Amino acid sequence: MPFVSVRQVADADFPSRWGHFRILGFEGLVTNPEPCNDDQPAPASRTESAVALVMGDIHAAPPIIRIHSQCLTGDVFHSLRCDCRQQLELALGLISEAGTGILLYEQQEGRGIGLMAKLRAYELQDQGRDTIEANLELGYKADCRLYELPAAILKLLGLDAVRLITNNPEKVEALELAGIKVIERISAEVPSEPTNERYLETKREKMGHLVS
Ligand SMILES: Nc1nc2c(ncn2[C@@H]2O[C@H](COP(=O)(O)OP(=O)(O)OP(=O)(O)O)[C@@H](O)[C@H]2O)c(=O)[nH]1
Ligand SMILES: [Zn+2]
Repeated sequence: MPFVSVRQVADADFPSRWGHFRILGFEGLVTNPEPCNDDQPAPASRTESAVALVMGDIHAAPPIIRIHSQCLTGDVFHSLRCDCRQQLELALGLISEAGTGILLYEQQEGRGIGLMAKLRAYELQDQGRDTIEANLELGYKADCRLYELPAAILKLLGLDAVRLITNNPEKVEALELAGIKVIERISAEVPSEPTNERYLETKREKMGHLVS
């Protein structure tokens, strides 16, 4: 089983379009990580970092949380191959409306396979594979993400119950397994685009995401 130890390395002021946050930096050491690719043995340990945007008093009641997995193409370049950017904006909007909450941004690009592998997966998708088939053809698991680091960060922040913005049942399960109660799942469903319909269909049909 992987084990994560985490430490906070920064806490700074963070004004944004969605209001005023603190920006917190965390570094985690993951020991015994599981291998993600058949051809590449996992190292004995690896470091992972994550950023938390924290708004308001997160201890008054179980806060709204989004665990957002890095997507350079969507989050930064507004790609319409996926729905990541829209989900990021939805989450920041909900936190802003509530006046409190946490956006945890974890650097598991491409569901943990890394940016270059994700781009190679895009090439295969252009030839007809879906997101899962493309990952498998490259030797990767369908989804390599583990949520030990976000769970450890939430605990370090003194939280044991949250309201989680997600459509992904694995995120809910991972937090519950780590001892954090998900008292409410808030839908992260966003309108589809013609260019991401197949991506969303694969999430719904093959990954069990809770979307209509
Ligand atoms: N391997 C791979 N990763 C992708 C692809 N498109 C987006 N991603 C990554 O998928 C991750 C987001 O995962 P999603 O499955 O869209 O959503 P989720 O985080 O599991 O679930 P929600 O909480 O409901 O958003 C990000 O790390 C993206 O970089 C792709 O075609 N292939
Ligand atoms: Zn994306």
